[in-house]
Amino acid sequence: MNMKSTVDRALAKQVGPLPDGHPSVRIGKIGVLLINLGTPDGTDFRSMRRYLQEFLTDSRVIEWPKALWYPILYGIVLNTRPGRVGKAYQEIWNKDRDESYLRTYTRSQAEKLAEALKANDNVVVDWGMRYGNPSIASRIEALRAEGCDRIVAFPLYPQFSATTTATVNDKVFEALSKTRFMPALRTVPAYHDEPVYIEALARSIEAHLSTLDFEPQRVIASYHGIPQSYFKRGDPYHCHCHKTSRLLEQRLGWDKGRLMTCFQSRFGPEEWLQPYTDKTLEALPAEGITRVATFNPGFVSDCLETLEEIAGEGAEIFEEAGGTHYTHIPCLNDSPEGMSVIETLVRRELQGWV
Ligand SMILES: C=CC1=C(C)c2cc3[nH]c(cc4nc(cc5[nH]c(cc1n2)c(C)c5CCC(=O)O)C(CCC(=O)O)=C4C)c(C)c3C=C
Ligand SMILES: [Fe+2]
Ligand SMILES: [Fe+2]
Repeated sequence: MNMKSTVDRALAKQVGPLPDGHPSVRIGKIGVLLINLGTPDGTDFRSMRRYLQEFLTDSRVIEWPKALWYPILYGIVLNTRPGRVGKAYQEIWNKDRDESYLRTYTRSQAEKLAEALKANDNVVVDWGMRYGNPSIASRIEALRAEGCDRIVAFPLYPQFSATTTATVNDKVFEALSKTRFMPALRTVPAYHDEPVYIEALARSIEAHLSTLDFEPQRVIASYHGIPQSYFKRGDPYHCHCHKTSRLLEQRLGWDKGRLMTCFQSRFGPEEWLQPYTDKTLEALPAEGITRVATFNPGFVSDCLETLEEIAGEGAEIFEEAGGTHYTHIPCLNDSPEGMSVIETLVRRELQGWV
């Protein structure tokens, strides 16, 4: 059955046959939009600059007054950072698809979710990015064009932060503000303490550790940081991260202290959430901790910050400081455990709609 006939039939059921000259109205479908942070279209200077400009002019991400920030951004950051970070992206680029793994995994998550939900033939699954492509606005427009009059928007961040979840939702609302026939909207809340998420993390950690020929003395849960000042002004991110770690430690049944919570990816001169992952990795060998595992519970998919910074640089820092054994546990990505989290949360938000 083609999509158009489904939509037209749904419409005919509601309003009867359309009179001549009536504009086409498409209704009767439900859209599910998975949204991650974003990624540059390429690793060249121009692509990197475009991406970083969109990212770093987001006032949810950089809260400094524009009069102070923009001269620094346009005078220094956007002239120097694109080249340097572009080289880092090259190291972790998915050469088979000529794109970053964040984009590869997000697409795959949407495809697998669509397969899991295929019994509901009025549900359309799509994916988009907060920065870069495919943009949230373009995907909302596509869902409307397919006849979606209800949309579930899913910011792919387990822990809430204004710098991530809120800015994704802002963009969704902004895109809807431009539609005349506005769909009903549900946004999937942060899920830092959802049993299905804790269970998925625990299983992926246990599976990875069981493949090792050494036993890590410490396992570091490394979350992306935010500036300390955002936390002090009420961003719940810090508490969400610590709750995830606490529930995970309980589920794993580990002694207190084996699982450590740290924060990575500082940007700019401000103090960020601590302890810092890099400083921790540097300090541990002097305390007799020479075997560690790291993982990134706050990242739904592997990306620059997990592959280059933690799997790559993290190992170098630790080994240079005297560490002997280092392993990085991949993100949940599109694994069966990762998909069980996404599917469970989406099915919950779809209740009453399907
Ligand atoms: C002040 C700046 C930043 C804040 C606050 C911030 C919060 C934050 N970010 C993520 C997730 C990701 N960030 C990624 C890359 C990235 N982050 C920043 C800056 C801030 N992030 C920059 C400038 C960049 C780009 C790379 C760089 O220039 O260093 C990514 C990776 C994207 C990819 O394509 O691989 C992710 C994912 C979270 C979860 C978060 C707050 C909770
Ligand atoms: Fe970031
Ligand atoms: Fe807290």
